[in-house]
Amino acid sequence: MQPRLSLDKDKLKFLLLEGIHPSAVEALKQDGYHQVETHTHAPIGAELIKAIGNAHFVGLRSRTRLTEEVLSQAPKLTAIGCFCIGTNQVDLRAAARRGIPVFNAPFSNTRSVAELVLGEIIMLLRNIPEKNAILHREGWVKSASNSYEVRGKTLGIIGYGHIGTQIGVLAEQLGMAVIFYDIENKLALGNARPMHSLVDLLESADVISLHVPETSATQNMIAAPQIAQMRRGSCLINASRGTVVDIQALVDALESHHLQGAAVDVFPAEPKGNDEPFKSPLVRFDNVILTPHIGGSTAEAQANIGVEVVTKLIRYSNNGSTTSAVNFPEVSLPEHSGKCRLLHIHRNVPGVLARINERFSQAGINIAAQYLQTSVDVGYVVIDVDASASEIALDQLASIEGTIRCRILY
Ligand SMILES: NC(=O)C1=CN([C@@H]2O[C@H](COP(=O)(O)OP(=O)(O)OC[C@H]3O[C@@H](n4cnc5c(N)ncnc54)[C@H](O)[C@@H]3O)[C@@H](O)[C@H]2O)C=CC1
Ligand SMILES: O=C(O)CCC(=O)C(=O)O
Repeated sequence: MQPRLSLDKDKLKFLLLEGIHPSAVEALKQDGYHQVETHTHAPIGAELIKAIGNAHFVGLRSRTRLTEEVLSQAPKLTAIGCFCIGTNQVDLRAAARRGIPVFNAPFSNTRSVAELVLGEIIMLLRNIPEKNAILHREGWVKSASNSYEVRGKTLGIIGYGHIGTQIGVLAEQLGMAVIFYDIENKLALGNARPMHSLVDLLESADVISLHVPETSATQNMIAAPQIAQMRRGSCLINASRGTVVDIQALVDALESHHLQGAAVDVFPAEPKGNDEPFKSPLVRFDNVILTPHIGGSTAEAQANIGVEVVTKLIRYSNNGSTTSAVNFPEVSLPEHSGKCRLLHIHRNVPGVLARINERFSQAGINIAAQYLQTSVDVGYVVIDVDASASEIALDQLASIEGTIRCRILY
């Protein structure tokens, strides 16, 4: 019999949701994983529970909510792949406590978002959305009013991470002055200038673009008081998360013409698939660019994300590596040819490693290699042993107090 490198691949089910790019399925098949179920939409409720109930790996984008309740009904779930940047749709801590690492694609769609925002800055400052809408209704208003060059204007970026910095660099190429606000101390690229407070940024920019993650601190971070601090006639762009902007406050500011326009790609409530209607009080404003959460939806980004995230899931499945997991101790492991690899995930309490080593020593199991990493809630130990000792070793591991789960790679 050939030595097996991983659990029987034919028994492992991958569930890929929300129209993940076919490059993901292709990469899985090339590695010998053929049990792949795909859906184009984001299932909810009973449909989600049914689909995830017998899945070993699940892939999703920004819409599917993996709450503690959903995770509790996914007993076989081994790892989660977010085929996007944001991971707010998954209860990361609940996943970690169940021994489930979560992976994402931290920068495969960064450039796509940055390019969209750059285009929107030009469109908004030229008042193109409104002009475009008038022509679609067979009107004709040839006028330079409310139409400005971007050169010399100030772009304010809130959240100066991967996307924010890319946009800053690109905007400077157009002659814009760039200022930014971030809760972390960040290296300013080009001539960008950090602002000491959000208020400083709000008061100083002609266009403000949001690039923060969804957290409790960013919930409604742009509401009526913040919009009031923005310059009259300025524009707001949100391609981060729908919860970051208070939509009613934005509506009020557009109605009062305090803002010249806005571009919104993300919404507090989004349709779960392309066959569901989109409802928002913003639809009646000609001066608002509305896009269906496609900041990262380019052919290039999606194809790259498909391969990137699946590669992380495959590596975890085949070899136990958790490099770049967002909720889990990170371990980058060498191959284990000639040995049998055991993965032990436990509650991060004192003494687990000592107990493992004691048990192995008493059972006469020789440890060929051992790796340990911990995070707040979870400890992750990887142990390579001779194949002949693997079943005994697995039994020993499984009975250790604090064990969340253990797995064997052949
Ligand atoms: N519309 C779309 O299709 C896409 C949306 N996104 C969203 O964009 C967000 C940002 O993406 P990246 O730039 O890659 O993330 P990142 O993690 O590289 O940057 C986020 C930045 O925001 C800062 N930040 C966090 N909380 C803050 C706060 N309260 N105030 C000010 N700054 C704060 C962080 O320190 C960090 O520098 C993602 O979390 C995701 O939600 C990402 C990709 C596509
Ligand atoms: O492409 C998607 O489905 C979501 C993109 C996004 O919001 C992200 O990458 O965080």
